Amino acid sequence: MKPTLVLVGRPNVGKSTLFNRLTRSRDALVADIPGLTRDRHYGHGRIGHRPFLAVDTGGFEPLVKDGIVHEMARQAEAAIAEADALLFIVDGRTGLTPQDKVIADLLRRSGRPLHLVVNKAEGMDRAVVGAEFHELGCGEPRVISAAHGDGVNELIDLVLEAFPDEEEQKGDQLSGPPGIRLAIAGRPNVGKSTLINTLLGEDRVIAFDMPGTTRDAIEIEFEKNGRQYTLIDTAGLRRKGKVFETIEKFSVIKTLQAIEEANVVVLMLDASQDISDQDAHIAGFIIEAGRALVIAVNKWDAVDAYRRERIKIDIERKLNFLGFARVHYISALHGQGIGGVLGSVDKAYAAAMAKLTTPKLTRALLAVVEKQGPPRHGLFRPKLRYAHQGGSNPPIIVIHGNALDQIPDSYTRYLERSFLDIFKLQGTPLQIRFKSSTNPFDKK
Ligand SMILES: Nc1nc2c(ncn2[C@@H]2O[C@H](COP(=O)(O)OP(=O)(O)OP(=O)(O)O)[C@@H](O)[C@H]2O)c(=O)[nH]1
Ligand SMILES: Nc1nc2c(ncn2[C@@H]2O[C@H](COP(=O)(O)OP(=O)(O)OP(=O)(O)O)[C@@H](O)[C@H]2O)c(=O)[nH]1
Repeated sequence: MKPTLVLVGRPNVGKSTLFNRLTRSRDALVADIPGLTRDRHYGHGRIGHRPFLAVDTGGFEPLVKDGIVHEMARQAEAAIAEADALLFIVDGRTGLTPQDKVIADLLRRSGRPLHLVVNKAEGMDRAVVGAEFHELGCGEPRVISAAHGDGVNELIDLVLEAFPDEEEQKGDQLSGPPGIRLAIAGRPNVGKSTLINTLLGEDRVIAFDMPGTTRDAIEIEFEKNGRQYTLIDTAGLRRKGKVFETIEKFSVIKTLQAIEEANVVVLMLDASQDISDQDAHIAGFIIEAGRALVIAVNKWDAVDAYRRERIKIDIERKLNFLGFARVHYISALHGQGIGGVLGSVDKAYAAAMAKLTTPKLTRALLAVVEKQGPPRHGLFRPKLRYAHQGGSNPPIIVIHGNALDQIPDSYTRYLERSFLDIFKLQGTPLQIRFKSSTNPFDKK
């Protein structure tokens, strides 16, 4: 599982600056997807080979007892409880403040792994800046400049040392239960629990693993139509007699983690409500994670023809970047449309895991370029020579050639669409990566 790093600190210490720096590499991958709105508080990061999730808790003022600031503090506390590691940010220029001490107490009591980060220290002596913060009792102060990047990679390397790296994690997944790993994501009250109970009803459950620690995701294996699935929980399911119920409130972090762990995500929307920012943000996480996707518009039984038309238009308008996913209109309550959703889950999984050979990919590439070549850039026209598969879930297509760094995003999107179309991959996004060979004539 990707570790979740939660940034905490009083206002203005540089949390957003650090968050932006940590998540920028991933932003580049998805920045140009039209219509995608980002949640500025949750993001993907990667340092070297080590991926993680980053959470910015916003200005944390634990002493305020009501109003919006209090609500933010409450959300920050939820994030703290779910963190794999806490980065407690303080301001090296302002120095130690009474509020830092209050926050330090709270963080120490959480029992989560804690790292003290002294920010804004560019051009300053690390030992001198860090010295006064020892008093907080949060371990060795790590001195950085979020704005300039000084010490940031070292800090994250150190924080991530405690977690297994990607290769070990892959090994873990292979030894896990067989079948499609499925997550059901959606904002509160869309009907996730109802769908889960409909899916898991009638004793189809093979195994229900209670987690060993609070950090482990709950996984439920079940079987339907002779196929095996593993449901990855997003909100703390508990079995009560024959039905499952959620024991926790909606948790963005749990949702993110479940999306990461899944092969295919079912995004649930509520037909009786307009598409909200929260829907769009969850959709954004799914895209960022590169997961295969099926959309289930729930409560179809409860809405009239006018609403039905309206929600279709709303999806088209606000979630148009999910155009690759099949949409099903269902009633989780009455068990209608569920078979169709699972059928699309199977297809999306097959598409996400498709094996594409180099000759087939290269033939497809050349045909696509023949139909429409990349635009000329200055003296150069990028030359696309051959393609091979660089990964799956999502399929990654690596294209080799010359001057490929000059290819505009619009052309990359054209290539993506064309490959999805040619190989009939429905339900998965696809990533294109370019590898330019160095020109042997350059050195002469
Ligand atoms: N000199 C210096 N300034 C920084 C650094 N990091 C952030 N800042 C500045 O500090 C101010 C606050 O930064 P933010 O990232 O917005 O701080 P924050 O903790 O997210 O603030 P809230 O959103 O209010 O909680 C901005 O003016 C930043 O430019 C740094 O490494 N060095
Ligand atoms: N009419 C109708 N109501 C539904 C349907 N599915 C769920 N509901 C109702 O919607 C409400 C919320 O359903 P839940 O399954 O608890 O929603 P949830 O997404 O799990 O919500 P959280 O537990 O808050 O995350 C309940 O009152 C359900 O009875 C449906 O298909 N049709």
